[in-house]
Amino acid sequence: MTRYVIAIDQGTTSTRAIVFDHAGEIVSRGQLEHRQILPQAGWIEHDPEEIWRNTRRCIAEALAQADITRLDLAAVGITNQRETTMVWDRATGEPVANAIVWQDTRTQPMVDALAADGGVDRFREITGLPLATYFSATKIAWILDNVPGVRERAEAGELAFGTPDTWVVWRLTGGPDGGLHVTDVTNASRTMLMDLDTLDWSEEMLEVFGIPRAMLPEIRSSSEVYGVVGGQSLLRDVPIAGILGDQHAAMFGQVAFEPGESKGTYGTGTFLLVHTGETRVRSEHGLITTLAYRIGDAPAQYALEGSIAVTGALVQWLRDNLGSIRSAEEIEELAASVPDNGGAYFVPAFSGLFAPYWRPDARGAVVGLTQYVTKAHLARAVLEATAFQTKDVVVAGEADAGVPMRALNVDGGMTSNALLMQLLADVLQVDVVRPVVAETTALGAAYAAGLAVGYWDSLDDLRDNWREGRRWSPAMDPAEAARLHRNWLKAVARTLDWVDDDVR
Ligand SMILES: Nc1ncnc2c1ncn2[C@@H]1O[C@H](COP(=O)(O)OP(=O)(O)O)[C@@H](O)[C@H]1O
Ligand SMILES: O=P(O)(O)OC[C@H](O)CO
Repeated sequence: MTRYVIAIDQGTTSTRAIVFDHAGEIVSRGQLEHRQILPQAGWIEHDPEEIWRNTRRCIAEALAQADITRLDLAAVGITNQRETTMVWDRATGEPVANAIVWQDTRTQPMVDALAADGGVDRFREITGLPLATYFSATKIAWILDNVPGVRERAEAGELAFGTPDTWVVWRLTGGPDGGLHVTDVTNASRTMLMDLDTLDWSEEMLEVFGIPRAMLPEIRSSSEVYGVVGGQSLLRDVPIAGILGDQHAAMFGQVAFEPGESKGTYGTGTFLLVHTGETRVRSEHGLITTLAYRIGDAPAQYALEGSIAVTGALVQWLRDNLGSIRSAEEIEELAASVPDNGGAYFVPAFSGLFAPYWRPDARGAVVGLTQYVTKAHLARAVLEATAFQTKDVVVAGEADAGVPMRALNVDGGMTSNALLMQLLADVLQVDVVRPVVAETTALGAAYAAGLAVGYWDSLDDLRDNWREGRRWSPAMDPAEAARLHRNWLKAVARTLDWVDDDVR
């Protein structure tokens, strides 16, 4: 009797393997951080081999903790940091370069050159995305242009491209010995190479970026049996049956299956998604059109997304670069030691600003400093930055939808910070609701995999598993919330137009 489903969540800061039971509850987990490689300002890399090693160790840890084997598992689901770009040799399995991470801005000159000829929205109709360094296309092109000999090998079909889902699945299914080279529609929708209507690679986009089709994976649905784990893996013969980009997986785990349902995931960055059903809605206010999920042959479901690059990463920065706190958790106590931000606002435009601004020329700024401001005020400003950035995206989404948001379902590492959740409810002036299982990303991947093998019967089955854990209601006077947000917008304005020919 197979009693569980395992999900692998390959995230920006860490990799997790989590075993879930039929009620959607966590049975056991393994988790390991990997190195953030920062060769120069604006460059962020990961080592694909380290990620694969960590994946195997997390699987071993999760199985050992639960005292189970592969025979207890009905399926494995994969979810991942999106857009992060890896290219490897199909014959040897060796990466030709480190992974270029989604936050990396080295391809800005390429983006500028393309935008000069038609603007940043010139490919929105096909891909749903603005031209930005964020997506995979320019990262692949950079590797093809800058790593010696790689373009010829890619054209000859010797190299494979993948986001981390593709890399992990290829490795799990045998790597050089017949590994499956696949991705799902949600991950493919973040490459800037997929046509949102046909759900296939767009010839036009491949030509624009000069990318050989031979290196691309096959695009499949988010929930189907792709194959089984091979080789010597501890998961040998377990079907791989779900793949979703992490933000789409979080939406699936929050059981946001109906148009209008939404979620916000608070990790390294923050990503709000609202389900738009079978309709692909074009945002007029800076949101991205993306896939929500596709289950087998059923019609694809779409979503609008507000992507914020830096939220939890700013807490890490305070810890690692300034040393103001020793752990991410410590920020709560420090920020709670003062009643307000003391007039300071922190705009973490470390890699420009993503939604709804899409301003690569912005750089981070702390404004409103006086002699009165302490590190506690700054800690509070760091947390408030997450709330204000969310507000900006919510304002854009409300303008697109024409209706106000009623509540926000949240998940992710930052949601363990109760002060932040209260600030969020105050700034947004709506209830903020966290489910019992806050590991919604892994849960969503487990759900997609379990559905495909009949471990769960239907979406209704999954809905029944969702349980409210904690709710925060607005406690701040709406006029005060509006005043703080107005000041935030002034702070944002001061970060723009920073990068120019003198400042890179
Ligand atoms: N108590 C906390 N308060 C504020 N931020 C936190 C807290 N705990 C974790 N974080 C932040 O959350 C992020 C980790 O969340 P997680 O969901 O694991 O991220 P990811 O999936 O992006 O790797 C880190 O950036 C960390 O700084
Ligand atoms: O790994 P996370 O949770 O930071 O998510 C990263 C996003 O998928 C980037 O688009």
